[in-house]
Amino acid sequence: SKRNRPPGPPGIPFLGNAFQLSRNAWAVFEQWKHEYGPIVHMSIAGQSFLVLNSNKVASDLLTRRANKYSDRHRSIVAAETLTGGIHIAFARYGDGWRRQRKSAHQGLTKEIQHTFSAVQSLEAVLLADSLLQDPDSWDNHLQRATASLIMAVTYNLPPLKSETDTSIAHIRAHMDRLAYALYPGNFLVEIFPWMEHLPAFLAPWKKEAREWFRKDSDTFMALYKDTLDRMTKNSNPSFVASLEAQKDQHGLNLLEKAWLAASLYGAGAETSYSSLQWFMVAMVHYPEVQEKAQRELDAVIGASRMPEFSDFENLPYLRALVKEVFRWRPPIPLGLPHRLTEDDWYEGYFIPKGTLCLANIWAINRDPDVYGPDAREFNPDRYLDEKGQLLPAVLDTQDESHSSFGYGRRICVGRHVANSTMFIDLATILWACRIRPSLDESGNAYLPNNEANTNTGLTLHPVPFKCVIEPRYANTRAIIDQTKEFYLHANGP
Ligand code: HEM
Repeated sequence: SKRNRPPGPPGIPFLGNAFQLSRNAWAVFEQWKHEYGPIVHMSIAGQSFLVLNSNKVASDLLTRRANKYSDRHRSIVAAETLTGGIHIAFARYGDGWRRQRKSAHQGLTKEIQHTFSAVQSLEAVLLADSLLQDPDSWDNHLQRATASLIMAVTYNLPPLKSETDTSIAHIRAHMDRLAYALYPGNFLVEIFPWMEHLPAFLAPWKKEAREWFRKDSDTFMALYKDTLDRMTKNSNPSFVASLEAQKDQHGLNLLEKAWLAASLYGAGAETSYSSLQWFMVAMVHYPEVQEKAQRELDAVIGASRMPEFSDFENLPYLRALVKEVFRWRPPIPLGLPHRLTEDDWYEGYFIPKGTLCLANIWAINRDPDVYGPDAREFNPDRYLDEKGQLLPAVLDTQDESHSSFGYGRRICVGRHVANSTMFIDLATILWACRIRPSLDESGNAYLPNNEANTNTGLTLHPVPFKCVIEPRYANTRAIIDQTKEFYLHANGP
């Protein structure tokens, strides 16, 4: 009965309006926590939604009852047509998704992740190099580096020349189409599914989306086959190589494997780019954090070499800094919706089958009950004990201490790659560069608004801003050159 539903605001008639309530829906939902509590129900155009505003309710439902809360919503244009139902992130909970997930999991485990360390180190050095050579374009360098890393990890491709490299133009255009199709309200058929049965001349999107699926499938299969060809000539690691090495490959056919590989770009490039951008925002706003991290790097590494993965254990402050970047500004503030597949009861509330559950990662990550009164501030020390060592994780989100990678069976499968890439990128940037706010005409430091964002529809990015980036040591450039040569050689042909 409606009486047993969790509390929430009155229904909102049109889906299109819903997420435009405010561009920052997650912040509005966070306010609702004070009004309605940690679990909020709303109905939009007849669709039930639950907003989960605390880690406890998100973990109780999405993780502990994952057998019922792991489906995705039906998206006719994006998930069923544009991506043919085989994009892992949007696929319905069932056998197809399960086989892709097992393969992705096996191809991106912590252990396999170590095989990517040479390419991650190379990209980190190239990034620091470009930041120092052309500091004004720092944002483009971050975007190039994150895109390049994902292409290298997935397909063992050489570093991209720029963030607009023609080799990724197609996959980026695919992402734009997907983001457009997923944006609530852009396709009426998502609100009125009967429109799916309209004849083609009244529903031109059908022909267009099917055509794009065919073209994208051709491109992704060509990328996959090209990697297979190169695998006959070298034994460099890649996600494709690890998929091929899996016994029976969980029954995935070539089309499914090609889409699985291509989906890593969509899931991993913009999210990692967003995190690096917010790191830059934090560095100009919190100079004391930057200095503390650099003191640790100086003590452990010194000026004569660049950071390496083998320094990981000795850099607890840096590791805490990585966690804090992910916590402070989650790239996907509302996660991806989890759909409930059967009726459920929770703490006396009835939750009907088909409800879409949104973990409000934004609110969960800044919950003062978990992170204390300074939860909104950027403070890596919150993860460290009095001896400066990392404390056990504060949330039951697989050791992360934040919820930015989501929950349950759908938790981000690329999180080990994301964590280790951030570790080596931040260590390398902070070792090589001093990052300062730029000065205005009167000589005052210009600090970007650290709440303002441009939301691309899928990921959260800061508004563009200027800053000053300088080398930290007299011999920084020379050491970067040496290290670059070393990793270019280590990554082979
Ligand atoms: C920068 C960091 C990243 C963040 C914050 C992030 C966050 C997320 C979130 C919130 C989800 C949805 C989880 C849920 O439904 O509860 C997700 C799913 C996913 N992520 Fe990530 N991600 C990141 C990087 C990556 C990387 C580097 C890869 C690939 C190498 C990746 C691959 C995926 C895939 C394939 C899924 C879909 C999983 C599924 O639906 O089963 N992510 N990610």
